[in-house]
Amino acid sequence: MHALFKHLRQVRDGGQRREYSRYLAQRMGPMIHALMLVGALAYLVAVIAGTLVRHSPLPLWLRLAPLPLLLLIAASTRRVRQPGLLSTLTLLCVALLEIGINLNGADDLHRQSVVLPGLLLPVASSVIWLGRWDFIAAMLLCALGPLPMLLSGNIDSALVFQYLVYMAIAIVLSTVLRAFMARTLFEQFRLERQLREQANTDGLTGLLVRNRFLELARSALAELHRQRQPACMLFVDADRFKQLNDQYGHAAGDAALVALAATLRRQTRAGDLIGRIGGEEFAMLLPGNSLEQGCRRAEQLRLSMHEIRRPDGPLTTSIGVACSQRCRDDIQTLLARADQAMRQAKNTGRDRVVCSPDDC
Ligand SMILES: Nc1nc2c(ncn2[C@@H]2O[C@H](COP(=O)(O)OP(=O)(O)OP(=O)(O)O)[C@@H](O)[C@H]2O)c(=O)[nH]1
Repeated sequence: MHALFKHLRQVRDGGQRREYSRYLAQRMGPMIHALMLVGALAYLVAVIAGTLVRHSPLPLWLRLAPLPLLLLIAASTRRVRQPGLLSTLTLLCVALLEIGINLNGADDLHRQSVVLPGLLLPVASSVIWLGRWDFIAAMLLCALGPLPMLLSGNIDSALVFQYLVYMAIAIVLSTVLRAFMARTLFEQFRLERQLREQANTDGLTGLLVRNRFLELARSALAELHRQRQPACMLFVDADRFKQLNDQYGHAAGDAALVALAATLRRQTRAGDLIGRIGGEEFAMLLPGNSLEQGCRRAEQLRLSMHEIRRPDGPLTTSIGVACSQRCRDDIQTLLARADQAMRQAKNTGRDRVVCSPDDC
């Protein structure tokens, strides 16, 4: 397969495909809107020019009939960014232009007028199709659309043959143009996604960075409050970390942080969020957990941290737990309460869990 078409195989996963479709709709929406307006205006000019140079058996109002619909569709695409709806409207626009080509070519006894507008459409619209199937449907519409006019009346078989050859060339050309456009956009989508992931993920541990964690936790907490569900925040801080760095070097400290993050990850359940809040500080949001459940999970977490071996002994952590059930705290307050509980754990000897009471 030619390199230009290879990207089509890379979007396999359904979630990524949907995300890519939404991205395409966002990016291409304004261009689709502009091209539709150009199409509608070009149609108006073609009808007026045709009226000036020859007599048509069809009344002008009938030949202009597709125009209001074309303008309506063009206007409605201005704000539409749902991929499915955008594709449907774009296909509808092409179908209307094909009807228009038939209405305006009906006066040409030799059906010559089909050649130019009929061949222009696939190439002009080649870059606006969001998906492969939209493109195939559009090309079929473009190829078959002018046939009723071509085949009605006196059929000039040489002209039909000529039309088919030119149309095949136009479709191949638009396939290459579309592949180039789709490949360029896919590369950009991939790069933007990669940059976003890098910006949201901590390079050492692979966990969410503070801002991203707080952003996701804030919306999760708001949703939990709406559903009257509890949530707990765990603030986890590695004990005597400076000592580890000072005695055994930063590499030993880094290794301990990576192991700590892996242990946190192993303890997560569906819906939990983990983030690296600071150097050796981590936070975990446990949706749906009461204070009692949150404290039990924090205790399990503290014990499983002992399995991580530092050069000077087991890794220990101080964990503060704060829950939002009665208090309905916002994310900053909940985190601050968990932090305060963690400080209390530090002050009372480290390697322990302190649960903040859920009273406001
Ligand atoms: N190796 C390594 N060390 C880090 C990283 N981020 C922060 N630190 C270190 O973590 C240490 C935190 O020290 P402190 O805040 O004094 O806390 P502590 O020594 O753990 O003492 P307590 O929290 O009171 O138990 C500092 O020495 C930081 O340099 C990192 O990414 N890698």
